[in-house]
Amino acid sequence: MLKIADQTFNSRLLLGTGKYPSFEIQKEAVAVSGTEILTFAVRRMNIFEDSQPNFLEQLDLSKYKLLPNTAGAKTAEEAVRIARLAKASGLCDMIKVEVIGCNKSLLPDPVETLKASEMLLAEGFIVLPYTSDDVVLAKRLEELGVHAIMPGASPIGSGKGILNPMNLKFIIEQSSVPVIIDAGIGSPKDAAFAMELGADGVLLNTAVSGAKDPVKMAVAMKMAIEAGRLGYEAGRIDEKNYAVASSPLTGMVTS
Ligand SMILES: CC(=O)[C@@H](O)[C@H](O)COP(=O)(O)O
Repeated sequence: MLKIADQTFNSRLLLGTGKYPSFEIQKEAVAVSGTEILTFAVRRMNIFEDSQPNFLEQLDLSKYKLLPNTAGAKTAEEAVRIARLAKASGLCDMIKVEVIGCNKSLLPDPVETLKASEMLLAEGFIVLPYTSDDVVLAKRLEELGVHAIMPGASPIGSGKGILNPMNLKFIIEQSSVPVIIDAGIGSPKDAAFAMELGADGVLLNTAVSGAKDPVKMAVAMKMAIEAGRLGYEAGRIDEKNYAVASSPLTGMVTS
């Protein structure tokens, strides 16, 4: 079970809700993925525009925990304003802090992320910050009291997979709160690898919404995350730099 704050989930897959070819495909992909947590940008809620379609209306919200994110924020203050808006809508108590510091790489601003997390914790939010794979920043966030750390595998939407497994492993090993690998996952192999490293979960969007067949990819991601977790729990063999015969060498017929 994945436990975030006082809430438990059977699925370790957190799914983003952007850029699906249609609401119908999104609905089906979400259903087959087995996810219980959906993330979305608060700015897409169309709270003030009744005439615009609201993707949330397309889903049976009783089945999912909503994890709004502060995408679009460039400062801690903006992130806090967006989070308050999400809370006021009555949809959630959790917030994914996303404060982008670079338009080209879409990497998070570490200083503003730390500041926003501190402010949101003080307001009673369940805070899940999206961070880079910086080991020290992850520690500082944990010390603040955040409820999960969400380091990126690689830049959002890049599909590059896990660029720095060593850093992610350090973050996972030092962390006493859940670590959810977020962003940059390109294929089921990346998701399985994240779980094999010991991550508590994976958050992904583009790999499913941008796949040729998003519904099939959603199933593949579900299976990959389950397989990766099982592999982690089973404990993989140590790698060796030489061959070791897999059959016993004693009692052979030939001399
Ligand atoms: C909005 C959000 O939370 C996602 O964009 C997330 O960061 C996933 O990134 P990928 O699209 O690379 O999976």
